[in-house]
Amino acid sequence: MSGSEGEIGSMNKFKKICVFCGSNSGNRDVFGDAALDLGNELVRRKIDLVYGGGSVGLMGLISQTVYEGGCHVLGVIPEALMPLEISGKSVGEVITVADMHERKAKMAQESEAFIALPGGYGTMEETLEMITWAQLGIHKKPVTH
Ligand SMILES: C/C(=C\CNc1ncnc2c1ncn2[C@@H]1O[C@H](COP(=O)(O)O)[C@@H](O)[C@H]1O)CO
Repeated sequence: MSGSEGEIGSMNKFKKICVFCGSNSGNRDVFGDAALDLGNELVRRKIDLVYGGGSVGLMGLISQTVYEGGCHVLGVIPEALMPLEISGKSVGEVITVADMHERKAKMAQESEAFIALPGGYGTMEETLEMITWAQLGIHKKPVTH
């Protein structure tokens, strides 16, 4: 990936970070722990969260952590995915978009850097797209994990 520990270390310069992560919690506690740790770190540094808008899995964990810590949470979700990825109440501001492409474009536009947490194919796809957009010069924002 195009990120590094150095970029994480200088995370203070960012006000809004987009986090890509699983719509499931995975089968090991370490995945949930990573979402909680990053959520708490964003709160400690007063950094707002941009994410996929789901209330399930690691997406639900990190969004709740950041929201309850008092930072702004922006979720971006295609309307068709809402029944699948929102169960119960989601937190913060939720923007609905037409499709996956618009979702990624909006998440990219709204954030200053990208962090990938554990996840499945969706997380990999989103993260790789941000890396390839950086490679093509579409944005100049760091992508790390
Ligand atoms: C379906 C399309 C493109 C390719 N697929 C995806 N593109 C972007 N985001 C996706 C895709 N498939 C799933 N996602 C989302 O990733 C999040 C995490 O999913 P995971 O599999 O649990 O890691 C989740 O919000 C998915 O909606 C059409 O262009």
